[in-house]
Amino acid sequence: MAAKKIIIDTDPGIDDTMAIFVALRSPEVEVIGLTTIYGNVYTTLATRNALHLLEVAERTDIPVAEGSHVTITKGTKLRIADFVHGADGLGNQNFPTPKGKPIELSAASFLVQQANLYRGQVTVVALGPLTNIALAIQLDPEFSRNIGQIVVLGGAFAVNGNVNPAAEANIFGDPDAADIVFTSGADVLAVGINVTHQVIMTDADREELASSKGKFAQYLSKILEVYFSYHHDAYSTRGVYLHDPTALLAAVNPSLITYTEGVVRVQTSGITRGLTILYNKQKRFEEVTEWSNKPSVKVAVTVDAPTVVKLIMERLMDS
Ligand SMILES: O=c1[nH]cnc2c1ncn2[C@@H]1O[C@H](CO)[C@@H](O)[C@H]1O
Repeated sequence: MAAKKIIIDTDPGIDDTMAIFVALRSPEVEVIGLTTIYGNVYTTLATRNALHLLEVAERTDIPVAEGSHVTITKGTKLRIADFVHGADGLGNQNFPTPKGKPIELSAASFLVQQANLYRGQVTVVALGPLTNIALAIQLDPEFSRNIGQIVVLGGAFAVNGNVNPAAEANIFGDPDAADIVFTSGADVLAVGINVTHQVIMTDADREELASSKGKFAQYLSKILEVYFSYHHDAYSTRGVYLHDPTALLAAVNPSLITYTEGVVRVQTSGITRGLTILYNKQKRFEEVTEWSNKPSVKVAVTVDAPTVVKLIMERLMDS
């Protein structure tokens, strides 16, 4: 079977780095581009890091399209999670400036172009706030039909968020964009932290990475220091959550997760800004609600965590 074409929309980011490297070692998929967004770092740095990571991987044939610097409502007060990933987004390692440049097209235009070129065949794996995807939907009314699937790492379905008790970081980053994507009619699969918090890399796993000869394993075992110490402080755990690579593997191999279907709306204001609420369709409400007559999406419910961790480890060490 031909490899599935994927575009990774990313804000690298330590777990983004893992996801990108795992994708490059997954024969089931062909990475046809990276698009960048703010989140873990500002967009300019996300672009620089994306170019740098492709140079590390010796895959500078893959285009990088720079994404939005502001939210879908033109908001410039962004929440940047440098306290999770380090000031450079990559564990404060002082990496050299990449030689490469992003392509001329914006992320949204690139997404529209590729969805058009390969109708129904492109999967977008969205690892940051959903601004670029919402912009693509606004740019081209056909985008939600042309795109194959949008796998969203985001949301906290019936669990606490990681920004505050209501909101998960990627949805909180641009709740208006997230609501546009969830109600767009595209084939959307949301992998929330209710699922990714089950997928943990332990200290022992990290030591295994460090002792492996794999290029990606070596690179990661260094940058993971900051990510581990953040988790230790914030969650009092000795492991880290593998958010981004889990979402990536859900796109690579859907049988690693189970999901339910329903309508997802996003709270865009107030103290619960960024909250994702799934209507599971078990009750027919008397009144018309904000969930009525909206298209359904898929929301991941369970994950085969041991297999996901095993695949991530194998693919990072085999490099
Ligand atoms: O505590 C946190 N605050 C903000 N962002 C976080 C935190 N933990 C992880 N991430 C980042 O946000 C996504 C998952 O929500 C992941 O991409 C992760 O890198």
